Amino acid sequence: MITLSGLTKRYGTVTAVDGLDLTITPGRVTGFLGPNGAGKSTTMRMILGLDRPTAGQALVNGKRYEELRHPLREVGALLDAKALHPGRTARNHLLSMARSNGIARQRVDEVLEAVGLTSVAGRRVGLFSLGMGQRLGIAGALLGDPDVLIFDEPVNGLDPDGVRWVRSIARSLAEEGRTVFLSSHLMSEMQQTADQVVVIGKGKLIADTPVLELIERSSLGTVRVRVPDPADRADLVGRITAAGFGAELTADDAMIVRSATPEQVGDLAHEAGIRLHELRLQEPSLEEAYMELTSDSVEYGTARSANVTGGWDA
Ligand SMILES: Nc1ncnc2c1ncn2[C@@H]1O[C@H](COP(=O)(O)OP(=O)(O)OP(=O)(O)O)[C@@H](O)[C@H]1O
Repeated sequence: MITLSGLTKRYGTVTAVDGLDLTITPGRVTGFLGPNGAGKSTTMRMILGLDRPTAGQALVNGKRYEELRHPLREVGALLDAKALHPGRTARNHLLSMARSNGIARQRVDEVLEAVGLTSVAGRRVGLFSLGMGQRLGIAGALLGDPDVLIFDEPVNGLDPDGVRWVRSIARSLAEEGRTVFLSSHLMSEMQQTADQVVVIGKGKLIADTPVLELIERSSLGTVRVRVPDPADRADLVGRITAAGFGAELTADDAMIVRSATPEQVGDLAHEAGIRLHELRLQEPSLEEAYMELTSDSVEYGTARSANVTGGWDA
């Protein structure tokens, strides 16, 4: 369990993390999302005792990181997979971590096996590919068999196989009852991996909600309607527009209706005796729901997002 209360970090005049109150619970994967510069890495660094909060606190299993007797046995982290001693072999890298935390040698071989690096354990990590480096970073996080795992951008730069591997390991760690907290910019990946998402913007909490709820709550859902008869189609568009909804024709014989429910569209069609071949609610993706949620919080946006959201303060 990770508990943040009033967690705040200021760098001079920049408030990187601004009064975060949050509990990250065991048994599920919690995704950590937010635009660039939102404060995700700073939050993770404070949980891991690498940055000192300006105010508030971050606790792992009820204790500050500095108070943990054997930190690696309570919390494992993957922060920067490239921050490795290039001249060391993978096995020696893990052995030195194990030694400093009173962890048995045999565990090193177990985690090498778990991440699929046994055959290259004697190779220098300076020669490792990005994917191998990420696997080694995850092996280091697993070394102390901790209850809490923190992965900052674990799939960054990985190929689809590597991404799938990280997903399956995150899911199985959560299924074992561990707390898994991971950040990623890959929304489609997050949608498949996380149960819960925490969204921050400009250091502040924007949402802490189950992934499915975030998607369902979004106002971006659309209704797809297929009308076989062209005259009926034009008629229905008129009726939908008159009722105050937005309708857009697609390349096939369908239309996409915004801000209406399938029931409302079905009733409008029924009143006019219009035959439908399809009437379906299309949920937005996590990415669309996320973009809607954070449109006011992006530090560096594009002109397009400025138009869509009606302006943001950069
Ligand atoms: N050591 C530092 N000194 C000064 N400012 C910092 C420092 N570390 C982070 N910041 C600032 O704090 C804010 C939050 O940065 P942080 O790296 O935590 O964001 P992030 O959400 O992890 O971003 P990204 O998604 O781009 O990795 C940014 O405005 C950043 O410039």
